[in-house]
Amino acid sequence: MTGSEKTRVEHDSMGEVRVPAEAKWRAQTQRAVENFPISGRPIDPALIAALALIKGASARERAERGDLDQAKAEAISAAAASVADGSWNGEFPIDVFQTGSGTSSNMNANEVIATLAQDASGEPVHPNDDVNDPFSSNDQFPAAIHIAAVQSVTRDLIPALTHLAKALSDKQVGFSEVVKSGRTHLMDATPVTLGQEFGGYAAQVRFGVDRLESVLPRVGSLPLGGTAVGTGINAPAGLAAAVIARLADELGLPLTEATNHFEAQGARDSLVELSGVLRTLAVGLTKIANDIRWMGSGPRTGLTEIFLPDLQPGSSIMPGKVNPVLAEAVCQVCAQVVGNDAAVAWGGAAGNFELNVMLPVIARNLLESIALLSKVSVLFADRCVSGITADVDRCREFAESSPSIVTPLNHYVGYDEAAAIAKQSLKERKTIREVVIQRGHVPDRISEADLDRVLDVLSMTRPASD
Ligand SMILES: O=C(O)C[C@H](O)C(=O)O
Repeated sequence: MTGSEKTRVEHDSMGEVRVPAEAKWRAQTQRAVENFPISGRPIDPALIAALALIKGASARERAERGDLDQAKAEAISAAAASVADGSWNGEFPIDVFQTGSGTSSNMNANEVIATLAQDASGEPVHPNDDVNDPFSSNDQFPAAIHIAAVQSVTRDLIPALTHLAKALSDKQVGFSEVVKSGRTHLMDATPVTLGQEFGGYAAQVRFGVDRLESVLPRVGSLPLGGTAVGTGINAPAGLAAAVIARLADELGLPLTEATNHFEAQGARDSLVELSGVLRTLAVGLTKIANDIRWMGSGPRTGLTEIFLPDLQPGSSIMPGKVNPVLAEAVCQVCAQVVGNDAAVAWGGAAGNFELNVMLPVIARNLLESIALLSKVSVLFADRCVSGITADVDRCREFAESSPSIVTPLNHYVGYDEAAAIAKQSLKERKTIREVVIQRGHVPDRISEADLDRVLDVLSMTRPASD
């Protein structure tokens, strides 16, 4: 706060605190703002929303059970809804790097919701007694991370990846007859079709969706109800399950109560698992983006098997140069996701006894990875993959000039003689066909018709249909 800023006095269990006069937050938020001016970056809005959703559903459920005054519950529920819709994100100033349980941000939510409810109802609303009770940061904050993660995976990431897989599959179909040289170890190998390559990429992305779907039930299993240490102290039986059922119903998400609350608070293994799936996706997308930019390299000295859409001038100094910028953006997102995963794994290992105390940093990295992968997958599909065209003639030329097309002749002349044919064709710049005839294998070892049949590069991509 600047010296000239208008303030008001708030209290907590440690005493008086001056907070900005207009702030909706109260004493504990202000202490945290002053204690943790570290990154300048607040917690993710999706996490703020999830915290508010828990508090709104809890107020409604407690009112129904007669544990909270109906009018107060309505005011808290309305306040929580307006926080959840993002209207008050500016009232959440606490840095990500704060108390490891997220207590500061949990109290921030309690305080802002209490103030909004109090302003609306004209009745006092207490952040702990009315908004937080009977839960703890230790069950609400991790539950909020899980809800935000399930929500962003189902609403954003899975549709984005499905869209990318479809764009890749469309190319699989469109390029099904485009024969080219395969490459292994970066060296010429037997032919493949460009469609087969894109089909492989589409399958990688679809497996990523399968992996996400298989981890979702564990991520949707919430620690809410464990309260302070997993025993559920202070919480009436069945309250957490009812609150979770409301959330699942209202949000249309697969949310359940944890079957073991000690695991659910002492460990964050399912978030580590989800982050591992994101890392797997990042590794896969890097391979795809790299293959695509290699195939598009050129225009004169590269592979130039495909053309990527021209998106923007590539160079500030080299006129006319156009670069594979979107593939580069994909690779950079993937580098960030792999880095974030390392932080999540390190954070996940920090479960001491009854609580993991690296919750805010786990949330920050996990939610960022989900958001980045969601956005870049759609951009990659729409601005790069869907506009790719092939240089069909050049692809075929590469396929026909690869010395590895000698491979089907193993059956007719043996491996050693086939190797000699391949080497001679390279040395003398002749086709494999020419060398086979020159070395006298036609018609003794193979008829001319069979030679033409086995050296057909497109049929080499479909050996099973021979
Ligand atoms: O904030 C809470 O509810 C509990 C806190 O994280 C603690 O365990 O000390």
